[in-house]
Amino acid sequence: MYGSKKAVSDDVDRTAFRKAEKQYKLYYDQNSKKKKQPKQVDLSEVLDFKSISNSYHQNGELPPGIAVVDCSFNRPVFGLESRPGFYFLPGVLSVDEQCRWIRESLMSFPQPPNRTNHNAIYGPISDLFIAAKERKVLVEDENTPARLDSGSNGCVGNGDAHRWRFCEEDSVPSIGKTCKSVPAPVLLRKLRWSTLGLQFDWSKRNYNVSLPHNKIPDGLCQLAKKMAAPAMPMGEEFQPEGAIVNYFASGDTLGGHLDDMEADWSKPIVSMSLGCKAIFLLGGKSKDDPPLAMFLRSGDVVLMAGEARECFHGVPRIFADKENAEITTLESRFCDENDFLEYIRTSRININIRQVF
Ligand SMILES: O=C(O)CCC(=O)C(=O)O
Ligand SMILES: [Fe+2]
Repeated sequence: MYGSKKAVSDDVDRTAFRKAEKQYKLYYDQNSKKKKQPKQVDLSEVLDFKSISNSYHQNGELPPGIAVVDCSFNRPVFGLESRPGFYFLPGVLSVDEQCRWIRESLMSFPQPPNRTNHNAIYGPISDLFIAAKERKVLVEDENTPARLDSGSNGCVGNGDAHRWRFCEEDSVPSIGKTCKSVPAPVLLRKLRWSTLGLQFDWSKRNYNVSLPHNKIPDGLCQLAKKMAAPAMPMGEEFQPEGAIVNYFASGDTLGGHLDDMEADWSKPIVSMSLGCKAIFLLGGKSKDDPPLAMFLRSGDVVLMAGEARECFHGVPRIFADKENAEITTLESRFCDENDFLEYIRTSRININIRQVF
């Protein structure tokens, strides 16, 4: 059994994409005297669209293989000659917009009926961000009948027929010694995704249209339509129907994958970056094709349409350290809101919006 497992992992490790993932992934320096020092990584090959954009602005120069494809925004939109259908919009979201979508990603996007990675274990959870701020604890209470919304033990139910409820920290021991519990701040750190609009079913890797859902909020739809324009077929308007919000903490990665469950690949995926800087890998149609590495900063938007929809891509690294995260402007905006500040200092959020049909 071990033999066959090893053969599989060797095979996976041998692809050019996997090699690049390992090259950029966060490893800690074992020999460092200071505890938990990230290993230094050579970033000289990582495309930096911020500096490409700056030098294009200053002297009109572009590196080989990179083209300006659209100027209808107040900033240039870049394309890669080797990857038709891929568009990079550096710093296109204002700081106000970034703050707005960070707030929504934490406060409203994980709210039921939207699903999150926590649903499978705990059922729907309401107000996780507030519960984390208030240091509440999610408690499994097997003896409590369903729909006990608020009780003498200080628990506040989330109104659904299930056993997990948020409780005040100091009321946890009185509920019972045998019940399982998990602090809300831990759950917030472990929030990995939420889904908006048509709900994506990760176990089947497709959209489950029978799951209850709300439409994607209007403000996000309008923004996605505007951002999608450079990649849209002539005369058509992008119709946002589903979105996945990814939450990354330091050390989290998103492995190389294709997003192929949408019907029409001529429509782009609109992918917005918020918070700490990351490395994005854009491969080819096979994992054996060496990927291009590029930085994604807060406020950047990437579009993947047409041929680029068939390209493997992933996020092997986020930079949660002060020097590399590049979030000082965001930090100053959130300086009076410690809960957001604390979260975003070590996290990245990605909102990717899709037309499903
Ligand atoms: O986090 C990112 O920038 C990419 C996200 C992504 O590729 C996805 O959710 O399918
Ligand atoms: Fe993706």
